[in-house]
Amino acid sequence: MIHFDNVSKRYAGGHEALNGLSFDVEAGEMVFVTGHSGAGKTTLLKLLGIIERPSRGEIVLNGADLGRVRQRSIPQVRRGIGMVFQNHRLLMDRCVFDNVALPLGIVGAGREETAKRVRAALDKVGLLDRERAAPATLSTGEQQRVGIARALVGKPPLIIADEPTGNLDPQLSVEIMNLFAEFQQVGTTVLIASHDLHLIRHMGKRVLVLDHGQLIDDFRPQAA
Ligand SMILES: Nc1ncnc2c1ncn2[C@@H]1O[C@H](COP(=O)(O)OP(=O)(O)OP(=O)(O)O)[C@@H](O)[C@H]1O
Repeated sequence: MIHFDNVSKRYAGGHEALNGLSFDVEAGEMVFVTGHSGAGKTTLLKLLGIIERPSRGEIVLNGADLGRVRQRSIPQVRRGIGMVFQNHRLLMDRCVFDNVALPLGIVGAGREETAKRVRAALDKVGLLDRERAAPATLSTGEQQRVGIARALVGKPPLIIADEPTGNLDPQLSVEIMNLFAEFQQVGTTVLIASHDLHLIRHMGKRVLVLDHGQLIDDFRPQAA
């Protein structure tokens, strides 16, 4: 599903954020990416979403060589990826339903189909009864779950999440991670950047450890 071959990323200004990164992720795996602040976790996810381009090396996603994807084909690649960010970037002047429906509007889904899929996504994150609420009236955790519903509404084969539990209390963090694990159980590939080692250990999934842009470990802890 994901193939990184000797990938490096040097930002303008000369900083090498990733250095010679090679790894593979199989379809249906759930993998954590961890490491110190500035280790390159976000950069790795941005390369997958073609938000940034690699300086060297090859990235293949679902058979597509991301280095060769033309600018105009980027939206098509992104449709296959559900992206979750820590600052969930919800539209505050639109209700929960509209926020989750956003990606479907882009692909031109009909009204009935949209309503069905939005409600299914909200149901998964336990927010079906809040569809008409304004995001500002929701708690941080609920807003985070709206962001997750929006990422999965298009049923993408891959979900990438950058610190999805940052700013959440430990119990809510576990709930959010369990939600991602449920997506994996139905076949979705999940890649999560997190520095919460305690939570990562608890989940018992594969872990990639970055240190100054290099992959220094790739292991699977025993679930706690
Ligand atoms: N747009 C950019 N231009 C220049 N340097 C950047 C840019 N984005 C990130 N960097 C640098 O690249 C390095 C890796 O950053 P990245 O955000 O990938 O790390 P991270 O592991 O996600 O860190 P954190 O846990 O703090 O979010 C950092 O040193 C950062 O300062």
